[in-house]
Amino acid sequence: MEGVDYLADERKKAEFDVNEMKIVWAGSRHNFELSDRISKLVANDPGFSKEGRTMLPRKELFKNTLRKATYAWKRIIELRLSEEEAAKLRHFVDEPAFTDLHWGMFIPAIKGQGTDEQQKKWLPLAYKMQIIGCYAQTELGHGSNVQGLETTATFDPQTDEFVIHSPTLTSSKWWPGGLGKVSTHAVVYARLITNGKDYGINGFIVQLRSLEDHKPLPGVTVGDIGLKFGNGAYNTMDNGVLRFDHVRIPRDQMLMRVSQVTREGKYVQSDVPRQLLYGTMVYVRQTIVSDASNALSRAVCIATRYSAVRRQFGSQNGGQEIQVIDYKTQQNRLFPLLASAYAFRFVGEWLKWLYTDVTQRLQANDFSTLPEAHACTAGLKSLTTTATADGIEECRKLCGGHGYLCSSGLPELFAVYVPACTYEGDNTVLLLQVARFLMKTVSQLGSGKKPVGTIAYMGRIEHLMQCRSDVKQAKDWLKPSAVVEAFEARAARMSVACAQNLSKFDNPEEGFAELAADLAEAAVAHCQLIVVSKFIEKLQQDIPGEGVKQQLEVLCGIYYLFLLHKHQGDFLGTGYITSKQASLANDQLRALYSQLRPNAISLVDAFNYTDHFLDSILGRYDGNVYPKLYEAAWKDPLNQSDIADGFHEYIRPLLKQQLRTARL
Ligand SMILES: CCC/C=C/C(=O)SCCNC(=O)CCNC(=O)[C@H](O)C(C)(C)COP(=O)([O-])OP(=O)([O-])OC[C@H]1O[C@@H](n2cnc3c(N)ncnc32)[C@H](O)[C@@H]1OP(=O)([O-])[O-]
Ligand SMILES: Cc1cc2nc3c(=O)[nH]c(=O)nc-3n(C[C@H](O)[C@H](O)[C@H](O)COP(=O)(O)OP(=O)(O)OC[C@H]3O[C@@H](n4cnc5c(N)ncnc54)[C@H](O)[C@@H]3O)c2cc1C
Repeated sequence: MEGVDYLADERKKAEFDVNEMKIVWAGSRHNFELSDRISKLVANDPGFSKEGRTMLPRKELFKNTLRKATYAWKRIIELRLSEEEAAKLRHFVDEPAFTDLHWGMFIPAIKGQGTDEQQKKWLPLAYKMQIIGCYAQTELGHGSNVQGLETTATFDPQTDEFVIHSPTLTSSKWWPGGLGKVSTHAVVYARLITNGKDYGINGFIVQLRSLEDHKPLPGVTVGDIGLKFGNGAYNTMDNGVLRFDHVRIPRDQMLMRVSQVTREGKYVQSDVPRQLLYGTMVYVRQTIVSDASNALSRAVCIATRYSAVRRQFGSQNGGQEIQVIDYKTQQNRLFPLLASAYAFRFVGEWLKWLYTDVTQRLQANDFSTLPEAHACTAGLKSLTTTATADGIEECRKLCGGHGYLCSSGLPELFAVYVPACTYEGDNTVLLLQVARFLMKTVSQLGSGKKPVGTIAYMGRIEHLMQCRSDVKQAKDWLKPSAVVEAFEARAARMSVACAQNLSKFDNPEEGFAELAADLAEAAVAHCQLIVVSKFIEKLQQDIPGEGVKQQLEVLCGIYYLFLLHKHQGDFLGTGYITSKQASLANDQLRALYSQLRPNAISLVDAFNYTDHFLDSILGRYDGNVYPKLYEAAWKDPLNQSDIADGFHEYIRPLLKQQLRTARL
């Protein structure tokens, strides 16, 4: 029945002010109002319909994405949307497109690595989309190892140009989004060679296609790399392949903020660190952490609503069966994911602050916080994307069989999301970067250099190496100080153990390679400590709204106690807690599940997702799942006729043959 809210009883159970929680989730009243307005604008515009998207063949799918992206741009201009509003609109259109890379990487690369003059020349064109750009770094042969890239940019002093060339098959650019079929320009990363010397990787702005007829320019070979994982999903994106055959660009198209080449061909390194060449990746990794909370909250919203609608077993005296959300096993799988969505939201907010802070410092030539910013963005990108990808798949399983239908929204969400574990840095490679930072910090302890920021706890290493948990009863695990110390002691002890093992090797690099798995685990422990600490810090702020803070405390408790339970081996093995204390943590976790249960639906309502954005029958706001699933099945192209195409060629002869055999 239309208009009935099947989840109304669940909503009545809420013990907190959902509207106030919506503001906490959005980050501010301004953000809430912005998201609310733009998401409804997109949902109510038929031009942004998602109908039938997963059924389209690649060519049509891609053309449809081009149509939507162009229509979005038209609406942005017509409605005179600000940059912030336009970004929200693209977010709620919810379809990976070339525009993601144009706005998300091409423009930030020019902003971060171009001189003022270069920015003045290129940014206005890019802002008006008079040129469309992508970020061409990865090659067929190398992605993680950026220093191993092979494309060359050789300076020709006679003509004052760089010659961009792909010397081998493996030097072909491979993967850049927006490159395959759309981009007119790219920021290309290539080895800078001048006066016969190789100065390593630098960025260059290279035009790829004609602005008139869109044909590849002479010397440029470019195309799409082919179909990717899942139906629809990331196939709306034209990830591309690109080869250069001695393509010439003017010298001033080398991005020259970090280093320059003079008219005479002299290489000049400015006083900014070379690592700023990697700045665009740091920026994007930071945005990926916030995106993780978007994707996970979406999956959790679907799984939570459906778990309240779905009933199995336990009917007594003809009464209703049990809602699957009431099974403790369902809660133990679902509620930590709900808590993680909130945890990633808050750590994402904090990381955005950290990134803004480091950017301001860099402008003032203060590079001191860059290593920490790199470690935090790399580590948290790795941690949150791994947990989110696994979490979306868990949500699919939490929805039983129906979760496997595309109409649940979960298969497509998963297929679009999983490459986040790989792009912007493979998650293991990034954890090893964090481990390097940790080992460096441990090796400097006692040198007089005081660890600060997220690594400040290492300054209390003597205490953290010998302290023991003083938890005596389950509710002691609700004390923030008890929890933070537990996570600090575990992280510090794992790092120190790695450092001690490393010191047994004559060659530190050999040691690092041999101990890489332990080092990655130490990095995870450090990153989990950051997420837990930032959640606890959030709770120390003034949070208005009846019951809102209490719900967040429950979520925070579930987040850290679930981690403590999952990684019990670390906490016990490093000797900080006893098995009795581990068991008390588990008792407290179960108690928190019971406290969360009546609020579960309202906690996912606080995400404020429209049905258009969720695009899931199982996650519908009104919970009207079964009639809509039934209705959707009949829309499948296979159901356009009672008799299947192919019946006469294949099924009928088979049946006839069986009839003949039966008669024999
Ligand atoms: C929407 C989807 C779009 C997707 C787009 C993409 O995927 S685009 C493609 C995305 N592609 C990828 O993400 C590729 C992933 N690969 C990489 O980012 C790099 O190759 C690497 C970091 C793994 C190694 O780097 P390396 O070979 O240069 O060697 P090294 O380890 O020896 O480090 C040397 C020093 O630099 C430091 N440092 C390093 N990075 C940063 C940084 N960002 N900032 C600041 N600092 C940084 C590091 O800590 C060390 O400091 P120390 O100890 O000397 O004080
Ligand atoms: C959907 C998608 C979009 C992308 N968009 C872009 C884009 O717009 N622009 C762009 O330039 N690139 C893009 N990329 C490329 C992406 O950044 C790389 O694929 C990524 O950095 C991983 O590098 P790789 O493919 O070389 O993996 P590899 O490094 O080859 O990884 C293979 C395996 O080796 C392991 N491994 C590698 N090195 C080490 C090590 N040192 N220690 C331990 N284990 C190691 C990894 O953990 C992994 O398990 C995109 C990729 C995808 C999937």
